[in-house]
Amino acid sequence: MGNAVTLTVPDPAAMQELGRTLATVLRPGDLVLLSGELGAGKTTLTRGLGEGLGVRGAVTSPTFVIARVHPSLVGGPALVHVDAYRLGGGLDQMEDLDLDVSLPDSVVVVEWGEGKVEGLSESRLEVRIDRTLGGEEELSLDQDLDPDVPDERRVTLDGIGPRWAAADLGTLAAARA
Ligand SMILES: Nc1ncnc2c1ncn2[C@@H]1O[C@H](COP(=O)(O)OP(=O)(O)OP(=O)(O)O)[C@@H](O)[C@H]1O
Ligand SMILES: [Mg+2]
Repeated sequence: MGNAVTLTVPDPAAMQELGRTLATVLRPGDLVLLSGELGAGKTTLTRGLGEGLGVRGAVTSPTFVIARVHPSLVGGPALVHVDAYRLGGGLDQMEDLDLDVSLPDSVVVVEWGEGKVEGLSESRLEVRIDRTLGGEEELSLDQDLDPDVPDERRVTLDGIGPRWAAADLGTLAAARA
């Protein structure tokens, strides 16, 4: 804590762009935990991360698999994209996934991983995505019915542990502007 920064993300393109920017600070062995309700934009952000890291394959919602490995096309870390939504047990099951990749050599991004995968690493970047509703009544019918109608998100980045102690996430957020 003490390291958290919050930014406003107006639309899906900006969310993807934030992912590309975040990718510039990620290193092999990093763990990124994404939280936020269904349709918050976790996968959209991860898509940008994948682009920024220069990995193979489009990042999509891993509906039928718990984890997908995207190898690097540029000699960097692979992206391991995990959807822990149906992962009941947590860490043990994660190890049971028997991914054909070395986690310390990869960037591991986990959706719905809170309380499940923190033990994978002593440090983690927590990314919390919230829909910003001024009040229930401000949610238009369009937005309510169509998830693709852009509406603002608030994204909080919080680096936990020694890896992020000296990281300046504020600068990162500013670089985006
Ligand atoms: N400001 C915004 N940022 C991100 N996504 C937005 C924004 N406004 C609207 N959207 C829409 O919200 C949806 C986000 O879907 P996405 O799959 O990224 O969410 P998710 O958090 O991964 O959901 P799930 O929990 O189901 O995996 C997309 O349809 C996207 O177009
Ligand atoms: Mg998702």
